Amino acid sequence: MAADVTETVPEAPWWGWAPQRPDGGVPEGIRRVLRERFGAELPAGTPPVAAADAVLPEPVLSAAARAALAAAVGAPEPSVPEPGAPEPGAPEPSGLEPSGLEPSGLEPSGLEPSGPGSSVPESSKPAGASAPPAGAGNAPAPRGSVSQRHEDRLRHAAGKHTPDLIRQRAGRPIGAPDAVVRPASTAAIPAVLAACVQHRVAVVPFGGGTSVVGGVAPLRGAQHAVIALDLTGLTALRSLDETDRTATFEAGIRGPALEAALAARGFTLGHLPQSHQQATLGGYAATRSAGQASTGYGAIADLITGIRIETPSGPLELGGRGPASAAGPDLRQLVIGSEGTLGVITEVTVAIRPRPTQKAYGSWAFPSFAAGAEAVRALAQHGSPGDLPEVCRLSDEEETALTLAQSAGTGTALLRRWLGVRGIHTPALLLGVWEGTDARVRGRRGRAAKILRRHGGVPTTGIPAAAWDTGRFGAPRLRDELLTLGVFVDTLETAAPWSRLDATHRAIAEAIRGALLAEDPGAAPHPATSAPRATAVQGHVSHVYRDGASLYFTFIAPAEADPIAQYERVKRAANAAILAQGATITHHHAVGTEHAAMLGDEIGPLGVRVLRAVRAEVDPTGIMNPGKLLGDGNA
Ligand SMILES: Cc1cc2nc3c(=O)[nH]c(=O)nc-3n(C[C@H](O)[C@H](O)[C@H](O)COP(=O)(O)OP(=O)(O)OC[C@H]3O[C@@H](n4cnc5c(N)ncnc54)[C@H](O)[C@@H]3O)c2cc1C
Repeated sequence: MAADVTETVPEAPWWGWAPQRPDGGVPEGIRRVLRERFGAELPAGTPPVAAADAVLPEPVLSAAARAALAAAVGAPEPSVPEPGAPEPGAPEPSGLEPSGLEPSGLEPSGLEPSGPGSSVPESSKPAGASAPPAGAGNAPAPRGSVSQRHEDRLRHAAGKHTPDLIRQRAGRPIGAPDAVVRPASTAAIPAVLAACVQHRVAVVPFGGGTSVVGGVAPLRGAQHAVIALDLTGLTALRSLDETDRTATFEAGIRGPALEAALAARGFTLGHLPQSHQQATLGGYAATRSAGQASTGYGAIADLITGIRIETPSGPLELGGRGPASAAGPDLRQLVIGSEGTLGVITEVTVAIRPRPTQKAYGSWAFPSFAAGAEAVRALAQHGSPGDLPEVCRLSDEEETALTLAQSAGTGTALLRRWLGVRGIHTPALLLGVWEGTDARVRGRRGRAAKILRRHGGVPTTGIPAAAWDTGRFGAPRLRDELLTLGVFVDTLETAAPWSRLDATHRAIAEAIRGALLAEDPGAAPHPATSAPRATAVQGHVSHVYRDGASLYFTFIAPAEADPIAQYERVKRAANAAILAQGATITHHHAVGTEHAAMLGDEIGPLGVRVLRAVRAEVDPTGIMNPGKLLGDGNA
């Protein structure tokens, strides 16, 4: 059965994606593959430390700033216990020194903690390091609050990138916001920003916190303090117009609640990133996100018809006057992808479609990734409208091998034999999901099948695509469990034109593999795939365009003693390959701190200056999400 896109899930734990399962949660098929690859039983893992043992820097927020923020959100002041916070009447901090969040420790290139409270062992906790106050409890603070509770700050200390999780699980995040502010309504946001300008407090807009590029890192830049502005209380469906097929939501609504609100009226947005169960609409917009079905529905930039952003200089309300406009450049596109650096997105209007009631699945095997990519290109360029499936996913040889290896069933054995007879020994598998409201979806699949077969595709039934649809949101939880087992796993992504897609795919996979093996250069190749045994570097295409496609890589290896260094080694090598190939630094994960140093390579020095000039206009004092996108904090 297909995954239910309206299914709500528990809020992510501060150290991962989902609460741990008592059984460990790693299916036997995956354990077997890991054993085969890494040649040994997996070691017993390290579970996350208790929240109380996580060491955070002392919060720094003047009493005056706290009072102004409390007034802005209508909270009694102080709204929750505030361990270690400055006493009311304490002088305004005069510089950067008092905070535990020294910018030097928070640079993208050197993310190791450097401030007080950064070390793990209990014995080395600094005097006065914040700990949960007795009786404070773990329930999130209510809307309309300013919280300095230990667990609240811990929950807002990082996103969900593997290095974030490794640090969080060890109880040593790179920093923490000085307070978590939860507005009760969008109307409170201008006052929050005004208070932050007045008291020189940096603002990190915080949606689902699923950033994998450091987008919610609690950086202060040149401000005195930093708050996480938690927007997940702002969830209203403001309007739905069935004639125009648009809906306006507050920006903090998460994916499942948004789909449930639309489903109640017979519609869908169809924007389903793998992070859908935790991420918010505002986060999608701020990161220029793309969903798993973006080939059919379009990415979020294609789906947004109107957007409202509160900037420190005032509101901008963009779009919505007509289906298109020639009134100058489209400023919506400046806000989409602005990553919180221009202001807080408060409302988003999106194009909606009738909820699909019919699905058709199909899978085809190709002799190689390159052959499969050629077939998908033909479908995109020569097919009729609708031939391309909503979900179009082409796995490379390695990803296909690892997927098939997880199933020891007779079905898989038969499939291998069926493909072997047809000369396909290292298959690359293409999965397609066609969605719609009537039987035409099967006609679309039929037309696509003809094109794919003409390009060498061997049909392998709809079962693999249907199985993917069932488990499509499972991987983030699995990552938690693998980290606990001592397995390092992370992902990265890019996009390239068709003419360079295969070469880019090979160059990046080789770069990742080489970096992973740098500590183990003698590792023997895997007999089935010729990939080195001690790693798994798998890739796929999941977003298809007329002129090219995305490339997404997952890399897996036994965790080294210093997994952050392991990650940085791989990321450096992959980035160099991406730049050498002339591919984009990010297709949908965004820039954050992680890719900020590469932005100039992509848009040029003048492009960077243009973005800075825009930011200087809407945020002259530099409070909005310092260090992200442009990477320079406050220039
Ligand atoms: C397991 C996993 C799978 C993922 N899969 C995908 C995928 O398939 N496709 C994809 O595109 N991405 C994916 N991502 C990345 C991430 O989920 C997206 O970037 C998502 O859009 C972030 O939404 P969020 O609400 O969690 O934003 P957050 O992580 O809270 O914030 C992301 C950035 O946006 C800013 N921001 C958030 N809300 C606002 C707002 N209202 N106004 C202004 N700025 C704001 C933040 O300051 C930050 O810079 C994945 C992440 C994980 C961990």
